[in-house]
Amino acid sequence: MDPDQFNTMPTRIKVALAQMDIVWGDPAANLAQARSYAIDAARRGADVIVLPELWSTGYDLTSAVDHAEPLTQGIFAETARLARTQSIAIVGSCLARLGTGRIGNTAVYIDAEGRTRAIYSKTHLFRLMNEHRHLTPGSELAFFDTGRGMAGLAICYDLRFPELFRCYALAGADVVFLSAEWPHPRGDHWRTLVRARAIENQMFIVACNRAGRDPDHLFCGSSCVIDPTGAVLAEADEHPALLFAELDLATVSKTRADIPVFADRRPELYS
Ligand SMILES: NC(=O)CCC(=O)C(=O)O
Repeated sequence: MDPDQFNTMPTRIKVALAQMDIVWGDPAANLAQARSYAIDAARRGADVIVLPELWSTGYDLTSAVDHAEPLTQGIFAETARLARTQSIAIVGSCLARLGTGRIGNTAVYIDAEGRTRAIYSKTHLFRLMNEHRHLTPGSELAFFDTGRGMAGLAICYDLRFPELFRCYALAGADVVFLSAEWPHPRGDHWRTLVRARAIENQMFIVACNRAGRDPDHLFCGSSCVIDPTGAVLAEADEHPALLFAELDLATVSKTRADIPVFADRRPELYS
């Protein structure tokens, strides 16, 4: 693919990452936290705020049936209201009632007018945290126009599946927003894989993990923003934090022109 095809309207996006310490099984408390992070992020000029995976409940999956809500109601409607009132796009995953007994770990990207632009249910369920017992995997990817650049959505364990990120890159994504609850002792995997996905696909990865602990895990934080060359634009430690970075989307086409990975692919050999 011609690298110039990737980005016809280079622009900038200011992102905020809310590395929350999620309160186990308490959507009201977590919504209050998310609200205060979003108000702060909007006040400081962010265009979009990224929240962690399952930010409203944590991994309280034995109560998934009680927590899950339809995509137009409950926590999703509250998030849309927050986006609209603060004029900031919001992305992050919650438990979603997808119909006929199906519950998804579902990320939504809601724009600054409160409209849902993209929906992505985690496609690779993580057995080590029992997702396969309670959730239904998604069956489609989410590639969409943020209004500033093209984006894809991914969730946590998806990081271990380079094919997903390559699909987004081939579709023309400038950035992938990834929400996570990634625990110790695999912090090195997290940092390495986020950077690898950015370098190999020459795109931005905006990766928001959680802080704190739940009954079974201590989370490693280290939310970060990586640019298409692999440069770390922002990185948190393990503590709760609101992190900022500005993405200059022109870096995507420049990086792809400098090292023409996409022109040099040999897809006829890969299947
Ligand atoms: N919530 C998750 O998907 C965790 C993934 C994880 O910890 C991993 O090592 O992969």
